Amino acid sequence: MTATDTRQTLLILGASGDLTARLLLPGLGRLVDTGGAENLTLLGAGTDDWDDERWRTRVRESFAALGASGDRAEAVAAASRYLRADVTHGADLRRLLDACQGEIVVFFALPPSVTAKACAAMKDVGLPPRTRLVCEKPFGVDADSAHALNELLNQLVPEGQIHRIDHFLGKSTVLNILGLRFANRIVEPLLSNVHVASVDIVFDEDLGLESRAGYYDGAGALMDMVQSHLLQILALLTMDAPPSLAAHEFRDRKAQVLRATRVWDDDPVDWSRRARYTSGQIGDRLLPAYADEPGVDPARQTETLAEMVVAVDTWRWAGVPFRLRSGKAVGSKRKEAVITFKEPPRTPDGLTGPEQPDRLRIGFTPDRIDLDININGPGDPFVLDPVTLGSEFGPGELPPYGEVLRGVLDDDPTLSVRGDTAETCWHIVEPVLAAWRTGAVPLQDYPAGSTGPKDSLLS
Ligand SMILES: NC(=O)C1=CN([C@@H]2O[C@H](COP(=O)(O)OP(=O)(O)OC[C@H]3O[C@@H](n4cnc5c(N)ncnc54)[C@H](OP(=O)(O)O)[C@@H]3O)[C@@H](O)[C@H]2O)C=CC1
Ligand SMILES: O=C1O[C@H](COP(=O)(O)O)[C@@H](O)[C@H](O)[C@H]1O
Repeated sequence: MTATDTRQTLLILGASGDLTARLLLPGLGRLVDTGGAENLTLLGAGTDDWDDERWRTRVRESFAALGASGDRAEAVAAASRYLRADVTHGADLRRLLDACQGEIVVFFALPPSVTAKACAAMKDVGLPPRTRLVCEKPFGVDADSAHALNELLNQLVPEGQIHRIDHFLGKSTVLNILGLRFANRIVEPLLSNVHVASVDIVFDEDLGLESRAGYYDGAGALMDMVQSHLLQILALLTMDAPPSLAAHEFRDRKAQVLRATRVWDDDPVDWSRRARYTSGQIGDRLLPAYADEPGVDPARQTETLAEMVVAVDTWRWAGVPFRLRSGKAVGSKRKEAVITFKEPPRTPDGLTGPEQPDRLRIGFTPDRIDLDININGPGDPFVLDPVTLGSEFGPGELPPYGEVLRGVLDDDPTLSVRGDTAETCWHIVEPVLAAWRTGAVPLQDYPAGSTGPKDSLLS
């Protein structure tokens, strides 16, 4: 069954929030515009004292942000409604569910602690059959809370009806890793410890806190980016080829490699770094120090940049370090996975040339692929030169949230994170979080707009 066959209501809890306005509604708008969400009723709910018109204005503006202003998008916006509710109260939830038509998709666009309370309240309310629950990342705040949330959700609906969102799995370039690896004979045979020296997965942003202290100051870069998005990219880069992209095959393959992933040498002190930006300039933007941002408690020592090195302890990948890093307010916006190859076993005497290794670079923004390779260059044919073979990936038909919402509305969990995997990802990062809590890894500084801290594991 697809989203076009039956009436569904998408009920967004947290309708006035940042995620809803900036990512969720624009993604939904594009999906609706392309005909991927027929028969959809949209309801927004939150504690703010909004009326239908204010909400519809929000919906229209967010739809328009990605160009969705056609008839289909307008029809959804015009018919959408806003209901004021405290979603941690059973009676309010009952009222919201009663206002839905057809199958219900509940999207928790809420802070993680409120999501857990709303789920607890739903237990007493009960949910109509086939209701789908959509949870944002971070899923819980550690392995124990993720486990508890999984148990709670499983009391509400079967696992197949739970969608744990990781919008990086909706990025077309991230999904392009599958075609790059499994749809040709060129790349995949090289991807193992026989040929690969190291892999870097880097997502450095030039954005600072962007008024998100309420959430971010309790999370930090490791929880916000590494525990979820970067580990999903790592899974796509390292998993064995699934026989099909059916949800169970794809998610089994990812789960297998993530279960084998652990901090390098089991030593989180040596193999992790944390840092926080001080004031600085990026382009024409002056950024205050993170610690001076409104809503930030400097004593929390929240990191805005995190690095960790992990091993994927499988036959294929044993011995290859995977260096993960994500930072905010970094001057050199770098968003890519870089596979660095070992030197050739022997270069014939008589050929001389550059020392730099061969590299395959998968860029997440801009979306492109580049292969840096040493070959005979122009001029003296016995002198090797590095060349780059590159290609841009076209933009995906849908933005990441449109892609993951398509899966949710089509009742296809392929791009959703499975419950056990959400817990596994916490187990991978928890030794680092524990080491940081003891103070064994110092919190470094880096000026906003710089390339990050001096003592980086990637330099
Ligand atoms: N923003 C982003 O870029 C991204 C966010 N996420 C995730 O999305 C989730 C939401 O984040 P974000 O939108 O940034 O957070 P915000 O704080 O901007 O929004 C949270 C929303 O929840 C509402 N809310 C809080 N408590 C209740 C309640 N008891 N009943 C009803 N509504 C309530 C708030 O309304 P009010 O303020 O009126 O209480 C607000 O509308 C988080 O899990 C975050 O990690 C994931 C990816 C990106
Ligand atoms: O989930 C998150 O992702 C964004 C980066 O994603 P992008 O698709 O906007 O590039 C990050 O800025 C944010 O902190 C994090 O919560």
